[in-house]
Amino acid sequence: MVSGAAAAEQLIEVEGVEKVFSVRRKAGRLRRVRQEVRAVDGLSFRVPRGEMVGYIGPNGAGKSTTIKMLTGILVPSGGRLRVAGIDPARERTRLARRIGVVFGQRTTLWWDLPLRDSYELVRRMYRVPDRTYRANLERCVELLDLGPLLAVPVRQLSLGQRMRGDITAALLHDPEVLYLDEPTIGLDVVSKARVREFLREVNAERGTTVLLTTHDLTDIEQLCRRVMVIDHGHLVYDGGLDGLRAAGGGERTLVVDLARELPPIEGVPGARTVRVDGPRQWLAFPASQSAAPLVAAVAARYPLVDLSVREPEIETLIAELYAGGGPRWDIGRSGTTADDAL
Ligand SMILES: Nc1ncnc2c1ncn2[C@@H]1O[C@H](COP(=O)(O)OP(=O)(O)OP(=O)(O)O)[C@@H](O)[C@H]1O
Repeated sequence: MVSGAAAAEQLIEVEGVEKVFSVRRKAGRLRRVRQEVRAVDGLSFRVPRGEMVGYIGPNGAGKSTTIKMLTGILVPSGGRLRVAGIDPARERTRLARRIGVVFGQRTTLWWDLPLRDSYELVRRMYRVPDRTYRANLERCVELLDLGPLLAVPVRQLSLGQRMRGDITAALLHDPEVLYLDEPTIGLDVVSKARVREFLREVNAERGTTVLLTTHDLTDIEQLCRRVMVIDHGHLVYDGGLDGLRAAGGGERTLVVDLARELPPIEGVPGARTVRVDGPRQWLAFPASQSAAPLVAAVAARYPLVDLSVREPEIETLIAELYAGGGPRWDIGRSGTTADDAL
């Protein structure tokens, strides 16, 4: 991760971006009416060079539409977009040399060709200098254990192998920005771990800026210091995972081991006992509150042997958020930066 002065350079800039689709919907037996779908609605965020950001949201929230606008495939209906200083819709080809894209659900490789030949085509398409190509391919082959697969046609690869192949193809031309759309979808635990480890390495070694869309929150927890949550086309959260926990109003749990079995602990201000199992008891308290006074209150009146504090599950918070957890989630449409929230 790049820090200090370099971090100030904003590689992705999205300001008040909108995307409206015009669709024809059935209205009655024969009649069709035109309707507007606001897929992205006043979206604003910035991503500094070298950052790895999670971009999550429920189905239909506008994630893919955002990525398509950032690659230049779709033209925004309003607002301003810049990636590495380039307007994607105006200079799509020039931008293509600076970005890499991986879609978990489909491959960009040639189905009938061995991986090696696909890479050769990528090299020619992007006119990658020989030395860069060889160095990048070697590094990816080593880190992703692709050596034995280079001669295998893409159609014969497993999903995990194909994904490793796709990620390599996206990195051969040294992109500054990598968009990953569900890179671990359908992968087994070992393949997921390998892909995540690889992405961490790439981000650390090359300072590649990564925008990661996923439904697997473990990807986010293991890779991203910052997460942006989009719903109905605009950001409802932008910040660190810790901030998400606090903003979610979720509860933390104080788990205490007492010297012996006792009735549920009572009279601890701000906490309530939610479970008792033998000498162990669980007390829920607001995530925004410090655990220290609770511990002191329990220790003063009960024979305390051990304790731990559990953070709310990120899945629970996100589910709450997607279900329309209320206005406390809404940070407005300008978004905060990761540094504000961390
Ligand atoms: N080409 C299109 N024409 C009309 N409507 C579209 C088009 N593409 C997307 N939409 C609509 O825009 C909204 C946002 O879709 P988008 O694919 O960006 O969501 P998403 O967050 O990527 O969802 P998912 O997690 O399911 O992939 C949805 O209501 C979708 O139906």
